[in-house]
Amino acid sequence: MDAQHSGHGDEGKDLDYQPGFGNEHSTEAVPGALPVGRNAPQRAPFGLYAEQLSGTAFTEPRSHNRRSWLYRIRPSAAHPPFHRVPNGALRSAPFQDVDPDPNRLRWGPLPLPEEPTDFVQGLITVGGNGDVLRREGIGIHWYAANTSMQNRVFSSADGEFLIVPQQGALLLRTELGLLRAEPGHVALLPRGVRFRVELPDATARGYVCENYGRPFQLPDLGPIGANGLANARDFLAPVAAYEDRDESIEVVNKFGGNLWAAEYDHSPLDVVAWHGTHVPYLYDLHRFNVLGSISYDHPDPSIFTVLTSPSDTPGLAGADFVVFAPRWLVGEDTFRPPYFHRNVMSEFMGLVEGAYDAKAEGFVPGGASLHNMMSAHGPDRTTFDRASSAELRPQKIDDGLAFMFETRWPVVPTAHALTAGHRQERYDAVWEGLERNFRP
Ligand SMILES: O=C(O)Cc1cc(O)ccc1O
Ligand SMILES: [Fe+2]
Repeated sequence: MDAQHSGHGDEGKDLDYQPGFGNEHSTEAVPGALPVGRNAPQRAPFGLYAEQLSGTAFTEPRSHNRRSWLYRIRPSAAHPPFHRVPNGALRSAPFQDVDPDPNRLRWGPLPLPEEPTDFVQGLITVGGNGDVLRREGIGIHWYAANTSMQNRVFSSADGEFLIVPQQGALLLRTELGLLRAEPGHVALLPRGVRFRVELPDATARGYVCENYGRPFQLPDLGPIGANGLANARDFLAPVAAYEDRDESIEVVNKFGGNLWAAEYDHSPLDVVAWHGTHVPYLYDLHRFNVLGSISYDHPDPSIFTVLTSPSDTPGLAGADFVVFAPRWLVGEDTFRPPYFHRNVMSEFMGLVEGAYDAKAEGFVPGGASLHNMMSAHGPDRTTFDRASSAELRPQKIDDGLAFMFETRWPVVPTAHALTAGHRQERYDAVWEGLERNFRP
């Protein structure tokens, strides 16, 4: 695979980035390729084509508006028809395979493929909610891959891809440049942006939240103040990098819940310069500024929100991305792990590494759990017993990185997820044997 024209190594270990979530970024791989003072000069520099990519309606408020101007070797419009190709195990909302399921579900790690499988072929949908054609809701996917995408590029018109690598790095060659996402990072690929996933390591596994709704943004901080949680400057956008390749490339487009493909005679990753706000980001979850209680009680996990996709109802997210990162617990006279609860929001959780403080065993790296709307859950029996009698010294939780996709509507699983061999059939047992301790 040719390196893109950007002057860095092929595995992307020392890539250049531009910092700042929501910035009006601008970048050119060839000096002078970005028009100055206007978006669409009569002739763009060097014979490039100017093209706007809009991720929000033209008229959305300036604070939410997302669009980028791309200066490319060929306009995206120059392509042959798309035709349907098999969806593999990729599914989209509305999810109607099976009845919505109130049971608590948990899975061990997704097995790695034995046959050659690239990122797109390796996508397996767990479930989701909403309606892809109304741009509401989410699809939750796992991926497991062992080969780079070859002469193949992907994009989703249905939603943005929030990718959470769990094993193996991903080199993401996007229209707007390169990102290298390692386990512990997340990558956010906006709706419609084309990308190719290459694997610097032998295998890659992780999770995807495909957000059909309003683009993820940083949460407001309210009384927290002007700083904290995920800081805007820690989000990294790529610098322009382009491929100048006149050869057959399959462009796969997820549209309306199905995969469509067209054979291009050139690489569509041919953007030489761009500016704008509809851009991919890389974020290192270890940079998250974890806040918590320094007096008593376990705060709700909304204080761990990295990114939120708002709905039309203030305070109600279509989807939140929440991280449980290393932190100190100091609460006095407090049951410190996550409490028992039932929640109107639905909670899908995954584990990048280590352990999670609500579960003594069974919730393992690469695995997942789904606690749907109003399903009772919380610490398992071992955790409850341990934390109820633990000595409450300051304690560092530093052996894990867990995350949650929390969403406003129940997550309806796919038949594939329910019948998967790595589903743990006896998950309910972790709450068995919680003693009756009532002694009035
Ligand atoms: O269920 C979970 O483990 C996620 C979670 C964590 C927490 O600290 C409080 C509530 C909650 O849903
Ligand atoms: Fe929960």
